[in-house]
Amino acid sequence: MENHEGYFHEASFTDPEGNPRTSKVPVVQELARQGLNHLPKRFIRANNTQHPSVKDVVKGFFGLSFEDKKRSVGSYASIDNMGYGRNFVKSEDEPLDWIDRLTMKAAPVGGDEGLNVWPQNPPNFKAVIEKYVKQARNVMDELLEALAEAFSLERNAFLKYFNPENSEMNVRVNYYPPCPRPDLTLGLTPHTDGSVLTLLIQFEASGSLQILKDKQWLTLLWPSHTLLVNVGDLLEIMSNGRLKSPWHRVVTQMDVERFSVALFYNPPSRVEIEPEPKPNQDDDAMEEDGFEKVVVGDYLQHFYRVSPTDEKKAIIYAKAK
Ligand SMILES: O=C(O)CCC(=O)C(=O)O
Ligand SMILES: [Fe+2]
Repeated sequence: MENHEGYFHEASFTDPEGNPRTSKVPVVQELARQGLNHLPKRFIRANNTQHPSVKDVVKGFFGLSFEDKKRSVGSYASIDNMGYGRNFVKSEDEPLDWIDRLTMKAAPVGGDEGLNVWPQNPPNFKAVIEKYVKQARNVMDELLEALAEAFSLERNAFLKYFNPENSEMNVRVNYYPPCPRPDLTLGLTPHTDGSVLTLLIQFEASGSLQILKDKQWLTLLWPSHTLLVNVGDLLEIMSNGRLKSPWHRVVTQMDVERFSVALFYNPPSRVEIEPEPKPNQDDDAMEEDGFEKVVVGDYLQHFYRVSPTDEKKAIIYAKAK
């Protein structure tokens, strides 16, 4: 097995004496501004040479025969689309997303009991992904603290809902094959992530992920082999709207194949999150109305039940009435 320790060893936002590093500021500011940002390479050594094996196992899985991949099909009775297969199907007369995908629960341990969706091949798939997940979790924990501080909240205002045993981490590996008619279909239907934070890496190509800004789709300048952090609905709720989960989608490209790995980080599903009090009236990042308490699992059930939606709507469930 390769040594993975290198991925994240620069991801700390504090120096060895525990003092904050000024360089976390652009990341946090950008997240606050548009809900999405890539972590600069100086934070995360996630370039090609240092984590070849996540890429290798992901490409190895999608390179299997259809029959082999189908062995990882989970139960569609599970609400959160675990296993190998489709994205949300909108309606019969709309094109399906141009994507091949596999979703697994990496945490809590045993959380996917009975689903058997982890692939047997490549043989080191699970071990490699689990190690990556463990390190990614440290990055997200630090980011949650840095974000809370950036909004002058208690340092643990967001992190307090997580715990090492029961927090949830869903892993989704995506393959977007080259598409002969990118004008006719999307790689991934527009959506917000239901998570608190999502951490993404991509392989082989960039330039496909877009966010909606001022009613226009903008292609995210996200260099391959850096990490991308996305704010999910649950963080919008717990921050009481200080942070916004962006509406995003993936477009297809001709003659280009692309792979990505998304980690969705959530508190245990029984935890109730309570939005932080609203800041002063003059904070223009705040909307008129705020959010109400919500149980994580209830929100996610609602999210999957109503998705896909044609605009950002699922979160209305947690809006103050
Ligand atoms: O593949 C990507 O770049 C984005 C994937 C994504 O948005 C998701 O899986 O929720
Ligand atoms: Fe997403």
